[in-house]
Amino acid sequence: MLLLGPNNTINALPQYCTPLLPCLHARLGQKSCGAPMGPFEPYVCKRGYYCPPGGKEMIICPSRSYCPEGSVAPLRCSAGSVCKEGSIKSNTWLPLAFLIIIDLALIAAIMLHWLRKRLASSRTAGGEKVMSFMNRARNGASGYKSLDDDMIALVEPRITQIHRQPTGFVAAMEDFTYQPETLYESRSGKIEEEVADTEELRAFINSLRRCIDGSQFGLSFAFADLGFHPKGAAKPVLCGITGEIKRGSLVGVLGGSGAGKSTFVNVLMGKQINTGGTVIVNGTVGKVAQYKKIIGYVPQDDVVLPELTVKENILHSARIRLPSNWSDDDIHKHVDALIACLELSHVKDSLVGSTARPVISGGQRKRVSIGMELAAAPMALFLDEPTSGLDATSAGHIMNILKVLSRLGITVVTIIHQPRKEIFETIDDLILLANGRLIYQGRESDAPTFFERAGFIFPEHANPADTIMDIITGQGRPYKRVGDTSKEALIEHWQSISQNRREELTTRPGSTTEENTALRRSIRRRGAPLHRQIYFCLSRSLLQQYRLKSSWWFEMGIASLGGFLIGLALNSKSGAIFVGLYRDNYEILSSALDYQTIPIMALLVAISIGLIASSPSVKMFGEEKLIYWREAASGHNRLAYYLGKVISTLPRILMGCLHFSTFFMLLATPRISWPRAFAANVLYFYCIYGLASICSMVTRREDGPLIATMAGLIVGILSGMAPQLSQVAKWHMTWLWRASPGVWIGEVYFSEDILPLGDLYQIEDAARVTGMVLDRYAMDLAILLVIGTVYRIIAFAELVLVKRHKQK
Ligand SMILES: Nc1ncnc2c1ncn2[C@@H]1O[C@H](COP(=O)(O)OP(=O)(O)OP(=O)(O)O)[C@@H](O)[C@H]1O
Repeated sequence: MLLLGPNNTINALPQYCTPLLPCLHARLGQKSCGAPMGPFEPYVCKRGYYCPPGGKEMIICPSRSYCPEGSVAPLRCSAGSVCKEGSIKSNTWLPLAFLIIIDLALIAAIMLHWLRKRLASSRTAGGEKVMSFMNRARNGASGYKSLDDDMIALVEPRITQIHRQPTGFVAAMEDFTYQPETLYESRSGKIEEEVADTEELRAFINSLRRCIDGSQFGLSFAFADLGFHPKGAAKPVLCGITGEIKRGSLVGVLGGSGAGKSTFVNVLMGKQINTGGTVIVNGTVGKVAQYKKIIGYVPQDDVVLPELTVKENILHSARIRLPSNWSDDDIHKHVDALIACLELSHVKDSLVGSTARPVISGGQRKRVSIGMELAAAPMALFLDEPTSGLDATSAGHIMNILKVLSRLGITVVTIIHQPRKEIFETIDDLILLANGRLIYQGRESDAPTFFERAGFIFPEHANPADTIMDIITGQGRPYKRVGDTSKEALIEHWQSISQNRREELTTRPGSTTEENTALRRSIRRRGAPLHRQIYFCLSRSLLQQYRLKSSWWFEMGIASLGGFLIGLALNSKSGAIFVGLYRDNYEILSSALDYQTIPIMALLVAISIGLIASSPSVKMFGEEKLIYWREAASGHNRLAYYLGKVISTLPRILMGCLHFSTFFMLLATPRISWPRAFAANVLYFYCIYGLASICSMVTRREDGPLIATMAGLIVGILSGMAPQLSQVAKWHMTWLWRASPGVWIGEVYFSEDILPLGDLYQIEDAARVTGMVLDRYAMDLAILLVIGTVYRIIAFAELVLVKRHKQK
């Protein structure tokens, strides 16, 4: 019996006072003054005491245990809590101690890593780099050319002195001073170095030959009457394009702005599906997409991961896309050779940075973007303005590399804007477009003759590329005194001289069966298996998180603050968050009911987790959509990317939840046990991360955080607090609430908090009134897990489905 009447005896049974005002006042006041109404009125055992069965004694709660209201025996305080005599709740400090240890260990590990890196880099910067540079100079290199704006050109250097400085070494040479990483000075002129002859390029080419045998493979493209007319558009973007791209050629696509260059390239490489005509690859009409593993595409914007270093960006691409039989050691060597060839060795361990916060220069970032494709040893490479934004020397260097690659058998198609004469002359074939139609397709060297036959005169010392660009953009009047200089006239002129082209291209014999089989075998060998791809994507994502340490700590800080504030709000309740109707015919003694505090607590928990977790999740998934699309288009496994990302969020979820739950449980002291509350909170974090990832997929990047926060709030509000679930049932809308994770975490808190009070209160009545179901903790958790997983499946489906139209 939980109720005690000190003067009750066998002859004087408990009596209830008459329901008059003074009596009720006295009874309801008992909690504060502790006196029952009248000598025969029973009352509930007070907080801080326990009343053994029989209801005759009230004993103060001993230390290391606690006694909430109506206790029949003291409850043991959990390990790590401080419980003095007369305690009414158990404040568990153990998780806080655990949390502090983990955080300190993390900080120590980060600092240790930072120190080791710093030591290593100063050694490298101060020693090896200078030494390798000096060796190169000593070995009689006629000069040293760099493509960076801030670097030097050097003539016949002679080392005169080497100083050790706090920042590393300074090597003083006759006409050159080098300070590691930061300062390059030169007092000499520039020396030209034939790029194709460099050791680095030769090393890279040798490495590439393992993948590509130019004598056997390669891709040729032919296109006949190619058209692209987007749905709803008034006129086609491409129309009647007929021509060919030979295997191992370097092709330049030129045209004014809006001429259809990007669309043409996208259609050719299968990123956009042509609405008219045919694309023929290696003489066979078919889906270009089947060649995507051996087709590289360098987008106009540098889609690279800013948190990774130059080498890490390129290495990831190589690991995913190179043939699966390459060892990691070979891949490293291949990537190092490529990096050297792109003249990025001195920055290979520098972070790439973003355009907003650059670490390496724009030209270097462009070369990283190109390197990501070249690392995969493609058989055809498409580039959208690879030289825009680069200085003349860098642009020339890139074009030289492309030329050499094409000589290996790789087909290179590049969109180019206003090329310099030297760059223009490296191109083998030209495709000139205007208004989505073809003006010329053929040898670069024949282009001036074609225009001269059309009546244009090329000025003697002018760059022919500039003249051609003027003509095809309709600005050709200065080059033709009389006659029509419009784009339309040129299009017609081209059509008149290339009438038989279509038939010739479509009837040409395709590749032999052996060639096709060999090509298919080569494609099949490409790419790491799924489990390796998941591993690479996971490691990359964890590395990114490591590099963004401030975001991690910020998130942990917000989680702690959220738990602390809600805990503080509920702290005054001292764990007394539920009052029901007394059992065993003592209902009449019941005071005002409190069925609301627990649902409010659950609501606050759900809303806080929604606010804490949604923004970081959007950041994880939303900010990288461009890189995902770039990688998916090049044959990276989409599932591997997504699983890698999802798994990499788990440490974040666990640690965020640990910070939140520790402070919340310490201050709010609900009856639910710590591990059970933690498990429910973790799964709710998991759901919110999933929900936010859906939002980041369906919204624009800038709207993602706001929409995800709103979605987190909505599912939190649907926790069954207001309106209550019983009310919702009357509207026949229970399914909507039950579809939200909020209601399941609400049920966990409600059920787990009132079940221990089942001897004292009629908890079934509380469940009926609120609409919650008691005692199904395992099922509540299982459903939270299912909802979180369904959210992820939806997000993945969305990621795959929106791929095509957003790529553009
Ligand atoms: N899917 C589409 N729906 C509607 N219009 C489109 C679509 N794709 C391209 N266009 C339109 O077709 C024209 C050619 O676009 P495209 O991007 O191919 O030109 P471009 O020559 O690459 O231009 P720029 O050099 O400025 O990048 C543009 O006017 C563009 O708005």
